[in-house]
Amino acid sequence: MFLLLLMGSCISLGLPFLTKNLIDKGVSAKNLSLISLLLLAQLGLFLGTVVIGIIRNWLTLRVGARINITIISDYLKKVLQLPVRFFETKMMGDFNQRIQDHERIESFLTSQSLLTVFSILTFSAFLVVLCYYDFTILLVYVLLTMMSVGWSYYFLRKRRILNYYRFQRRSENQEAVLEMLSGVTEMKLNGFENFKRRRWEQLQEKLFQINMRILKQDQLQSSVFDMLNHLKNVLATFLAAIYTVKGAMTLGELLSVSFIIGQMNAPVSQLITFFRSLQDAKLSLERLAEVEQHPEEWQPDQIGMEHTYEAVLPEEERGIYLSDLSFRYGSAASPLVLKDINLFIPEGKVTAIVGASGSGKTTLLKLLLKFYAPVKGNIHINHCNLQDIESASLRDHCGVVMQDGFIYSDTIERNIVTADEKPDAQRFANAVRMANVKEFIQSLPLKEKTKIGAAGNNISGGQKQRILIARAVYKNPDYVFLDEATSALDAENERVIHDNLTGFFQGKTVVIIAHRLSTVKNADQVIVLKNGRVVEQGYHQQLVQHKGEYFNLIKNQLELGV
Ligand SMILES: Nc1ncnc2c1ncn2[C@@H]1O[C@H](COP(=O)(O)OP(=O)(O)OP(=O)(O)O)[C@@H](O)[C@H]1O
Repeated sequence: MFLLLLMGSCISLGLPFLTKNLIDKGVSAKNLSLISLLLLAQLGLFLGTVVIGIIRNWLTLRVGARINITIISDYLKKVLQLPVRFFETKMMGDFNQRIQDHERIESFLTSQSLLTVFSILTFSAFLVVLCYYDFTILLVYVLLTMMSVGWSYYFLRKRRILNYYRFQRRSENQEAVLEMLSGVTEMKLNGFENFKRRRWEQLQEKLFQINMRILKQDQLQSSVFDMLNHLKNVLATFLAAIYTVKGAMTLGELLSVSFIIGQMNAPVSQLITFFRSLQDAKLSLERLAEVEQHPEEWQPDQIGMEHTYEAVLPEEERGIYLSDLSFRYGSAASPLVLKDINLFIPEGKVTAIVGASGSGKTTLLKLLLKFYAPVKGNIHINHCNLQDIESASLRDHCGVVMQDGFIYSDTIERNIVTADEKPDAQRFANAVRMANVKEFIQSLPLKEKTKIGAAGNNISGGQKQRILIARAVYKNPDYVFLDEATSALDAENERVIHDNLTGFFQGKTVVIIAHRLSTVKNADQVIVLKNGRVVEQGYHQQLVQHKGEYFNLIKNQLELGV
C-alpha cells in the first residue's frame, strides 16, 4: 500500500517538470516531436495515477471491511458480557448508534489516514519543487497555509461539543423509531400513532437545530479557510508572474508553479478532513471505551458451579440460602424491593413463591440468577457465595422460563435446543412431549424446522410458553426456575404439563412463581411475599389452615374448588 502511495507521489512530482519542459523546451524551441513525446509522457503518468487510484480504493475497501468486522464483533462480544443492569441504563438506540459510529473509526483508519499520508507525501514533494523554483513563494505559501490550518483547528473544539449533542439526539431518534415499530400493535389499539409520530417529529426538530448549528460552524470555518487558500494562490501566482516579467523565471516555470499551487490545494483540504475525521474517530472511541471499561459479569477469581456440588452437607441442609437479603433497583434513593429476606430453598425440592403483583417475586428470581447483586445480605448455594460463582456456569445449570421469555426469529428446533450445535433427538422429543407442544409442531408444514418469531409465523401466547418450557426441559438442568410459566395456558394444557413436569422435577431444585392454586398446592414449601418481605412460609395445607396472607390470596380459587 505504502509503495503505491509513494509511486503516486512520484508521478505527481513528475508532472510539473513535464509542463515546464513542454513550454520551455518544446513550445519555445518549436520542437514538435519533443512536445508530442512530453504529452505522451503526461498521458502515461495520468494513466498511472488512475490505475494507482483504482488499486488504492480496492485495498481500502478490503482493509476497511476487515477492520469494521473486527471492531464491531469485539464490541458485540463485550456488550453481551455486560451485566443486565447495564442494559437497563441504556437505550437500545444508543447501542445502535454506537455501532453506526464504528464507520467513523473505520473511515479514519482506512481511507482518511491513508489518503492523508498520500497527501502529505505529495504536499512535501511539491514543497521541495516550489523551494527549487523560489524560496519567497514557498515562504508566502507556507505562512498562509499555516494560518488556514490554524483557523480550522480552532473550530474543532466547538465541533466536538456539538458532535456530542448530535450523538445524544440521534440515539433518541433511533430509540423512538424502534419503539414505534416494536409497539405498533398497542399503538394501533390505543390510537397512539399520531401522538408518537409527533413526538418523533419534535425529536427531528431538535436534531435539525443541532445540524443547523454544526452547518453554521462548518460554513464559517470553510469560508475563511477557502478565502485564505485563494489569497495564498493569488499571492504565489502574483509573485511568480513578477519574476517572469522581470525575467527571473521562464514562462514554463511560471506555469509549472501555478500547476503546483493548484495541486497543493487538495492535500491541504485533506489535512483538515483528516483532523475532523480524527476527532470523529476519537469521539467514537471514547463512546466505545465507555462500554469497554464497564466491568464484565465475569471476574477472574470466580468459581464454577461444580464447587457447590462438592460441599459435604447432610442432604436436608443442601440448597440455596438467602440471608438478610435486601435489594433495590436504581440508586440509594429508590425504595427497597426486597427487604431482609431469610430463606432456605432445599435442594431437590419444589419451592413455590406467591404474592400480590409487585411484591418482588420476579426480582427474587433474578437475584438467584445473578442478574443483579443484592444491596445487603447474601445468597449461598450450599457453602458457596453466589457472588463467587461464575454467572455463565450458574446459568448453565439453570432451566428458566421468565415472564417475558423471548422467542428467537429461527426454527422451533433452534428455539428449543438454542446453542446446542448437535441437537439430541431423544432429548428434543422428550422436551417437546413434556411441554405438550408435540401436536402443535406436528401440525406445521415443516414440523420442528418451521420458522417462528419475528421473521416467521407468529405463535400464540400459550404456544410461546410451551416452547419456552420445552427449552428449559431440553437443557435438563439441576435448577428449574419458572416465573408464571403456564399463565397463558388453558386449564387442560396446564394440567397435562404439570403432570409431565412432576416426573421431570424429581431430584431437581425447583422454584415456581405462580398465581394459580393448581400450580402451587403440590409444592414442598410455599413462600408468601408481601411488599418485598417474606410474610408466610410452609406447605399449602398448613398455610390454608393458618388463614393468613396465603389464604387471602387464594381463597377465591379455594371457593371455586380449583
Ligand atoms: N427493572 C426494574 N427497574 C426498577 N424497578 C423495577 C424493575 N423491575 C421491577 N421493578 C419494581 O420492583 C417491584 C417488584 O417487581 P417484581 O417484578 O419483582 O414483582 P412481581 O412480584 O414479580 O410482580 P408480578 O406478579 O406482577 O410479576 C415493583 O414495584 C416494580 O415496579
